[in-house]
Amino acid sequence: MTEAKRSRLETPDGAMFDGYTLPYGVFSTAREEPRVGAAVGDYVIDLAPLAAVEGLDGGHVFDRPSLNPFMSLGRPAWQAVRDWLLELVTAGSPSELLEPHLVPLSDVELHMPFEVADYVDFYSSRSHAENVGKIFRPDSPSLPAAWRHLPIGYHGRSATVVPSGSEIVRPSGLRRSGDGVVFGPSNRLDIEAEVGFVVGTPSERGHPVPVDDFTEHVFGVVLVNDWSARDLQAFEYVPLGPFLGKSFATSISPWVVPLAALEHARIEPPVRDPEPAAYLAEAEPWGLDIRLEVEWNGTVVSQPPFAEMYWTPAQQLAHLTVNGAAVRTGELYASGTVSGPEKDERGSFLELSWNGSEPVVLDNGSRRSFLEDGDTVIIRATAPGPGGTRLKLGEVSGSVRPAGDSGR
Ligand SMILES: O=C(O)/C=C/C(=O)CC(=O)CC(=O)O
Ligand SMILES: [Ca+2]
Ligand SMILES: [Mg+2]
Repeated sequence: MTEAKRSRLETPDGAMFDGYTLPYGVFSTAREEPRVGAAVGDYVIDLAPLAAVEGLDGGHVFDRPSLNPFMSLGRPAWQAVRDWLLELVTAGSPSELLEPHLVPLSDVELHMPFEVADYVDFYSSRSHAENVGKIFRPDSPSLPAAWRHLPIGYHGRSATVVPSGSEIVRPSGLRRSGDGVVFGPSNRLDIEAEVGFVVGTPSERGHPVPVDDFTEHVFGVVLVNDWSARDLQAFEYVPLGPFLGKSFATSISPWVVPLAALEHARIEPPVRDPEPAAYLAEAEPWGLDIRLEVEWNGTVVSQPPFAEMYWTPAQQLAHLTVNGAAVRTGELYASGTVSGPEKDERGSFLELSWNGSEPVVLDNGSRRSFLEDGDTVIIRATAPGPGGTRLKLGEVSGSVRPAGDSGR
């Protein structure tokens, strides 16, 4: 990989994106319908008209309200478009070409970037699994028996994956209260800071995706907040797993960072013991040095390290399909809550407040264990880029509305 040339566009420190990440999203303006764009600096590149002017092969896929048609074209097409864009935004290109197609980010509305075909959530942070094990199952071993043999996960709900900025209505349901069971608004509403992987190229039923074919299938990465109602979850989920306690909302960042932009973030994952089964053995492992940050009402409360994840996204995809299950364009699979071994690296408030026994103190002096109505959470992330730079991977935010408030 050649070092990125210096971006010709202004990408000041405060800018949303540099000229290398080049994430894709779906945007609209007051005058025009939702369509695909790429972000650079504080601008969106309106790809459909630019591709038309340039006579780019397959450019019609950008004139759509979803990334799915582009993502279904496969890796050679993703790479060709990325190379074309990198060339356009770096020094040496005639600016007359690009400039008519730059729309200020402040003038656009961002939408769901892709249609979510299926949603899977893994559980691949050892610190997270051990913490929640200690909190919820103090009398059992902190790691489940299968945990070090395979990436444990569950199938979630694609219909309620929502874009950043969507308000989160506090869910209601049944939970334990004293010796009884009551129906009402959750009073243990929580977040989970995760990284999501978006499938572009589908697979066929009966044909597992080999662990080293990860880059043929996965298009890119989003940041995920897997909102969780801990009281509803704790009551309902034995033995089949999360159901209503998590299916009410999962927020994702609006910009999908292409996997190719994360090349410089690759690292060895932690040592695995026992050695993984053959179908999970990667030739060149996909550990990623992504650093997350969780902000609660303006206070940064945690910096979860993705580098600590025990199972990689390549292993997760191989595992998800090893029984012959198929993936479709638009499948989203999330890493699982990212928590590191340190207290200020925990990716959920359940862990940060140790189930309410050690409240978190925010900068304004307020104390929190779980989310209160009106609270806002923003998850951001960065990753190593070319030449010692750090790439911003965007953010996912959400605010909590009272139970029963539809916001309409
Ligand atoms: O260990 C448990 O009982 C529960 C775990 C979770 O709620 C976490 C989950 O959704 C998977 C993850 O994000 O790691
Ligand atoms: Ca989760
Ligand atoms: Mg969820």
